[in-house]
Amino acid sequence: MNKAELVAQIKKKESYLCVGLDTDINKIPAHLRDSDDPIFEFNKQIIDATHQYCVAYKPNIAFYEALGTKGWESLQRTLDYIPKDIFTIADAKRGDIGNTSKLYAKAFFETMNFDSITVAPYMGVDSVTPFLEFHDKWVILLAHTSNPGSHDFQLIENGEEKALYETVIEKSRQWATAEHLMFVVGATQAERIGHIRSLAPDNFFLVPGVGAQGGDLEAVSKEGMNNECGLLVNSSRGIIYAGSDEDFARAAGMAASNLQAEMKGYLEKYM
Ligand SMILES: O=C(O)c1cc(=O)[nH]c(=O)n1[C@@H]1O[C@H](COP(=O)(O)O)[C@@H](O)[C@H]1O
Repeated sequence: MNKAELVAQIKKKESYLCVGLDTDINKIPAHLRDSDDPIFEFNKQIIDATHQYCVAYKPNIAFYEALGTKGWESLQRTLDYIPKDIFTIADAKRGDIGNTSKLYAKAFFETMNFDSITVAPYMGVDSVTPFLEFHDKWVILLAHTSNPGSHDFQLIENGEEKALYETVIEKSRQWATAEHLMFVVGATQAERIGHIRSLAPDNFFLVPGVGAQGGDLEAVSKEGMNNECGLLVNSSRGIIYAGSDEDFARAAGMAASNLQAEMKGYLEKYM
């Protein structure tokens, strides 16, 4: 999916919601555990209940690869089930020397056909560019993450008083246009998101950390939105575990619908 198509979906659905499919076998309702593929069964019902409210799905690969070959099969079935007009993110946080990154890119873009992948910038240009060589695919580069440890390295300043996350954004913007490059900016970093927007005016930001991690959706939307919206705001646990019994999918649908309604208001106010 290209940028114009993504923006069109955001406008059509009045939503910039990304539903995180962080499906934990130990957290899914008991009645699903005896089915052939409990992870897929759970995801299928979550997708059925939420697809009208979101523009992206982000399976976090850890939850699938932890289950071995069966987990990879559940992931592929999930990906195949996601409606084609919804943007897909492989949250894999990859990045390695060039020839290895090339095969990570092939795994997620060709073998699995995701639209995008999260990539760690630490190893530099040759670890990121192999992902950028795929037509109509996206790199979502970790810039300023949502977790407490984000302060350990990302805020370290170089000689020019630039924090590492600022250097990551400025440098990587020379490697690709905003048609292929997004940045991860944690919702818990709301006080810096306006500044980050000034560094990357036309790039989309993937913003995880609302819901379970306590990020403020209005602050993120107010400071981070550009005239194309420019945001995909992710919630995983807050949606998929909104309920825990046989009614789980309806509860997830309601949680997604509430976020979409809030987002509609912010699109009207801040875009
Ligand atoms: O790349 C990510 O998606 C990501 C980056 C980040 O800075 N913080 C962050 O929480 N994430 C992911 O976003 C999801 C957040 O999940 P919840 O806190 O349950 O909404 C998880 O899959 C995390 O791995």
